Amino acid sequence: MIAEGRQRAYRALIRVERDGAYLNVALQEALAGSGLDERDRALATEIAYGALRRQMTIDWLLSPLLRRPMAKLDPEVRVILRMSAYQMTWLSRVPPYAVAHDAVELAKSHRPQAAPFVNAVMRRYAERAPEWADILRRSLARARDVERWSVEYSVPAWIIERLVHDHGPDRVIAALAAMNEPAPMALRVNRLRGSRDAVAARLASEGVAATPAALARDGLRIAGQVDVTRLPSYREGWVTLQDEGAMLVAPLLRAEPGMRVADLCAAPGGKTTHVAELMGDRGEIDAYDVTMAKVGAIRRQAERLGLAIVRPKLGDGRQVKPSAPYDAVLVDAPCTGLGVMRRRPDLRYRRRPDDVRALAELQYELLRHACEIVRPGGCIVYSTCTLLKEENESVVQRVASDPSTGVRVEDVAEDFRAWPELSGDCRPGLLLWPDAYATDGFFMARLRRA
Ligand SMILES: C[S@@+](CC[C@H](N)C(=O)[O-])C[C@H]1O[C@@H](n2cnc3c(N)ncnc32)[C@H](O)[C@@H]1O
Repeated sequence: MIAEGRQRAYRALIRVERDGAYLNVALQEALAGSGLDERDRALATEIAYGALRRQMTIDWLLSPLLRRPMAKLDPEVRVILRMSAYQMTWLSRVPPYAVAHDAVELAKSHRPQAAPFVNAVMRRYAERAPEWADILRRSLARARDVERWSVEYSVPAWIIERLVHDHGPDRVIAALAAMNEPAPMALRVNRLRGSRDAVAARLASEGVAATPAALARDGLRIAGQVDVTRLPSYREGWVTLQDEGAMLVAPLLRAEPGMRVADLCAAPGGKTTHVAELMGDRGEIDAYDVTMAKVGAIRRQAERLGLAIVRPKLGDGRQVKPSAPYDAVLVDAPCTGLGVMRRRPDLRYRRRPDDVRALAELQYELLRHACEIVRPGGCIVYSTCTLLKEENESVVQRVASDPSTGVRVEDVAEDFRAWPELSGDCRPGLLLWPDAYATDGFFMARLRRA
């Protein structure tokens, strides 16, 4: 019998490989109603995320054992080989014979004619698995740096080239290494329900150990992987699942009770609801997004958290025409997502170089429009979860250097003064590196209208 965790990981990965599904959605579907215990859920999650994070490295290690290029194999066979190679190389607690056995059984179920081939490849791979790092080092000794890093960190070369151009190799390599590790879980406390200590105590009574987060005032860290959505404290709106880096964005807006606020890119509502909590649920927040389904997601989050001031709206953030100017506007812009590779390991393979310019243009238009709908003296926060200057500093500078926008960039170093390592990196906004505090990578800047 195939271990249940591996079956579910296969189901998610084949949806990504064959149908272009997003991993987070595919895995959620594969695990839904499965009745798996926490251990099997954790195994399925680790295999599915790990195999995608290391995909380019795995393909490179497997290639000498194949007579045809990986791309020419059936998708079912590709997925089985990759997930099995991942376990043999990176999950040392799983015995290789158990992995090989399940690989063959999976092949028998999904591509029976390929079972002998899968068996032969995985048995040969098992011999190489413990030495993968040496094999890689020896074989790539003469390769260009970018080519070597691309195989080692499993990131397309064009992305590494762009990042190294912007930030230099040392900074980027540290970030790439961190983003190939599993992402820690963090929860945001809904202060309207209770203090951080009170919420941690409630979580403890539900069997979940939570400790205060390093950076975010409202954050809690959780050890291991927990299906939080099953907890009463989640269902009753005491906590929200959110990366700790993302929790730093809403406080930058300095929204106060009674203010009129707009969030121009709001779905699924993580930051909108945080702003509403910080405003004590007093005032109004217009929360825009571009598809009806996504607007529904904002509504569900606000309802779960018991927030009355959030008004989810369908609309293009570049064209919003409010009846009166806003006191504050948040632009949490769509981006290449290169700072969240840990949580979205499939993104790096989907992105194309042209995406960067197209997104930078959209980001510019959104931020420019935000300047038009904020009142004089009002503030705008611009944030992304990418590490590329073209989508971050350049967008902010392009808007701020145009006198017709009437905005200037504010120094946010003061907002981060408790963490000297961060406040040195705050011009014209904070770039939060994923390796610094084990958060996702984020950029955030504040502008103010004269
Ligand atoms: C980074 S996500 C926002 C995440 C959200 N702020 C949160 O914290 O949960 C960017 C969002 O922008 C939306 N979007 C893309 N183009 C848009 C546009 N022209 N106007 C408004 N929203 C847009 C996407 O649908 C996506 O939901």
